[in-house]
Amino acid sequence: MSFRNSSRMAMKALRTIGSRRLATRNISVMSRNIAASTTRFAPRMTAPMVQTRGMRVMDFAGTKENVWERNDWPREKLVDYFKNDTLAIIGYGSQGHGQGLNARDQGLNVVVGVRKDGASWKQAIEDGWVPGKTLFPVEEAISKGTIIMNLLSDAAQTETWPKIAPHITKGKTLYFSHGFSVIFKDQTNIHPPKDVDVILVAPKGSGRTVRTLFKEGRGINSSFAVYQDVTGKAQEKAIGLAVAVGSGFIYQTTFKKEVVSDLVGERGCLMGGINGLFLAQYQVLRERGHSPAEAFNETVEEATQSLYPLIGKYGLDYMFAACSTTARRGAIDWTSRFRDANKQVLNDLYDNVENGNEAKRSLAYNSAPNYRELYDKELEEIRNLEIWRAGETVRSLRPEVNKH
Ligand SMILES: NC(=O)C1=CN([C@@H]2O[C@H](COP(=O)(O)OP(=O)(O)OC[C@H]3O[C@@H](n4cnc5c(N)ncnc54)[C@H](OP(=O)(O)O)[C@@H]3O)[C@@H](O)[C@H]2O)C=CC1
Ligand SMILES: CC(=O)[C@](C)(O)C(=O)O
Ligand SMILES: [Mg+2]
Ligand SMILES: [Mg+2]
Repeated sequence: MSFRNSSRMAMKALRTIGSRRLATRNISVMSRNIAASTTRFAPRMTAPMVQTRGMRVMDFAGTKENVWERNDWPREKLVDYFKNDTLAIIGYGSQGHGQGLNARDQGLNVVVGVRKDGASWKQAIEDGWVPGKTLFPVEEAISKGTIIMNLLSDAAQTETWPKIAPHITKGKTLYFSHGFSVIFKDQTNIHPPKDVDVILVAPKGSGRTVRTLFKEGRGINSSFAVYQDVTGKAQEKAIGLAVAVGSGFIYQTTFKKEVVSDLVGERGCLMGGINGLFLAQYQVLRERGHSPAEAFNETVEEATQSLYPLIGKYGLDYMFAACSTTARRGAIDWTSRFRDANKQVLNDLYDNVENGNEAKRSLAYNSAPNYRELYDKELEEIRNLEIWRAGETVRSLRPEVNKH
């Protein structure tokens, strides 16, 4: 039985059951069935079209794409492939820590480069990097590395490039986790030297998750891209590095496509868009007389704690199947209104990303000497909004928190 069929059958089963309790019980049976059928039929559902060494051509809903997987890079192969390399992680923030620790745990030679005695320097020491051995000021780390992994914030990459560039000498590899610096070079002034491989591995998630998923034996999905290949090995190196930093499956992109999709995604569904939708719904409920507890539960808590995890696990149709017939009818009916309204905003957003406006704004804001204070102030305003203050109370009432 395919997943779709089992899901449809489960929905049908649910429809015939009147009581909420029975329905709930049935959902857990459904979840087990789906899990079982997914496992049992996994090879057919995810059948590779072509199997070449280390690469699979997968059918993504009718479009064929190449993918690479961690399974093809057992640890011995990884260590052997990079045995003559030293990975120099430059910057030890969200991505620097996640990627650096994962590569170190897999047995690769890794050094970290950050400015001495800053917040990152201290954090690196706490994480076991040793000054003078595996932890150095930026330029020294670059001189020790063969693969220079620029994980400074995008604004800091622009600011530090004039000092960094002379150390990126022939034979080294320049690695980014974003297409930003290179694609918006008219603004960043980052012109990679012509005699080095330039590659990108972009984990599609926060650096914190890059680390936690790896520790759980799972993996973040990442994209990779090659901007400049002088050795003929740039692609293979990028894929190996993607595995080294903790990726599970890896898909191919270009620097341009990565940066555009990433900036759209984070401003849209992943962060900005969802923040806007949460706020809009919360405000309407409050303006129309609903209490904060009700407005927050119906907007954020139920989404993050109950419904969205179901989408993550088995897809949207599974989440719909787990909800009432009333909810399903309305949700399907209202989808097109939301889609159409949001498509206009998203097209506007895409234009502003593509024409460099968003990069310009981000560089100007994040290069200001007081950008951390400005950001803290904005975040404080968000934190103080009624919706998030109400959320704090709601979270404090979760039984696992409220143990007295
Ligand atoms: N955050 C994420 O999860 C993701 C990020 N990326 C990309 O990864 C890259 C790294 O981003 P992220 O991990 O968020 O970076 P962070 O903002 O978390 O880290 C910034 C690092 O840069 C250092 N830094 C900042 N300013 C300077 C400066 N002027 N001189 C020297 N060092 C400086 C900081 O050191 P100090 O403590 O000394 O200030 C810190 O180590 C970016 O290209 C980003 O777009 C890609 C996917 C997801
Ligand atoms: C986490 C991630 O991939 C983002 C949202 O694009 C980012 O932090 O830049
Ligand atoms: Mg991003
Ligand atoms: Mg991203």
